[in-house]
Amino acid sequence: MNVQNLPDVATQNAPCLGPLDWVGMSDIALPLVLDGQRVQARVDIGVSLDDSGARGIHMSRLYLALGEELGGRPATLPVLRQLLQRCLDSHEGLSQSASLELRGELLLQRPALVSALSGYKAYPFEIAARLDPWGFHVELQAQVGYSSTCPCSAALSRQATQQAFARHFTDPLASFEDVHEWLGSQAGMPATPHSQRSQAHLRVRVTGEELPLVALLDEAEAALGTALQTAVKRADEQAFAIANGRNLLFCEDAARRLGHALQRQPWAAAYRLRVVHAESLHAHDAVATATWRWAPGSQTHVCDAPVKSLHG
Ligand SMILES: Nc1nc2c(ncn2[C@@H]2O[C@H](COP(=O)(O)OP(=O)(O)OP(=O)(O)O)[C@@H](O)[C@H]2O)c(=O)[nH]1
Repeated sequence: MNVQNLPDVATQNAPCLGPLDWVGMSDIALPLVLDGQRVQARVDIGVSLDDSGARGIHMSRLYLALGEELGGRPATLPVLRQLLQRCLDSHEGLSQSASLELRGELLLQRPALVSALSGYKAYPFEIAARLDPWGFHVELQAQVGYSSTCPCSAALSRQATQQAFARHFTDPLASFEDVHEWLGSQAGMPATPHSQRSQAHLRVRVTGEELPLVALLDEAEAALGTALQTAVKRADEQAFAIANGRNLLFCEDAARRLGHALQRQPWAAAYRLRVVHAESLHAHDAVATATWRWAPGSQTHVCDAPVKSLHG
């Protein structure tokens, strides 16, 4: 049958009028390339339906644009912008804004702390991009897992060691060998500080050409100092214990470290972060959140607009 003979409901008048904020497709499977790696992503893509009387958008145009512009290709900011521009061009007169969300997991090979081993870690990420009359906006989200050792518990544990030492060594002239041996025994560490597997949830509005997902993950792990490990031998485990001892972290410390690290990045225009320490002392979590240049209630993400003038 000739395509001209097919009824096209989308071009008909809507039986019930009104503009719609977003119309599109959700959970489209799409391979793409991020930081040189192939990633299986899921995508939501859509446009606003600003023409109150139009029955529907043209979903096939968005679907085809997505595959042709982004499928199997490096996801850079210019590519995302071009894709969204194509969505708007194909909905001229109907839509003023186009947006997409990409979700997936990036697998990164991470070396052990000491040994020559390595393994893979999965980092969940989300990319949100939007093109509207106010500009082009891109937001990157990622999660980083790390270990947090409680500084309060560490101080109390050190005090317990001092008290045990004072009880054990009543002779002020105790020998180096005796003290050394005692420190290496279980009695020499009567208390251990509690630590917990923790999560940093990072949302960053990004500028520039590239999507700095690996840079974001690397900066966050470096700032925290106690990223979750992959392959671990005893030498690596001891190095991890030392790293935890050197990086005692309340949730407040973790949030501030991450904030300071992100503010130094040329690609970070604004951020919102949340750290969650799944306490082993309590049955509840310790949580800290922080924002920087993040307009309250804003859902969009500044990319090429002047950040300072919009967000102060
Ligand atoms: N707008 C809209 N389309 C839907 C929906 N659910 C499924 N579709 C289908 O999406 C398909 C593609 O729509 P269009 O892009 O308008 O397809 P088309 O008319 O062949 O393409 P164009 O000629 O480019 O407009 C149609 O077969 C619709 O039935 C929906 O809820 N809304």
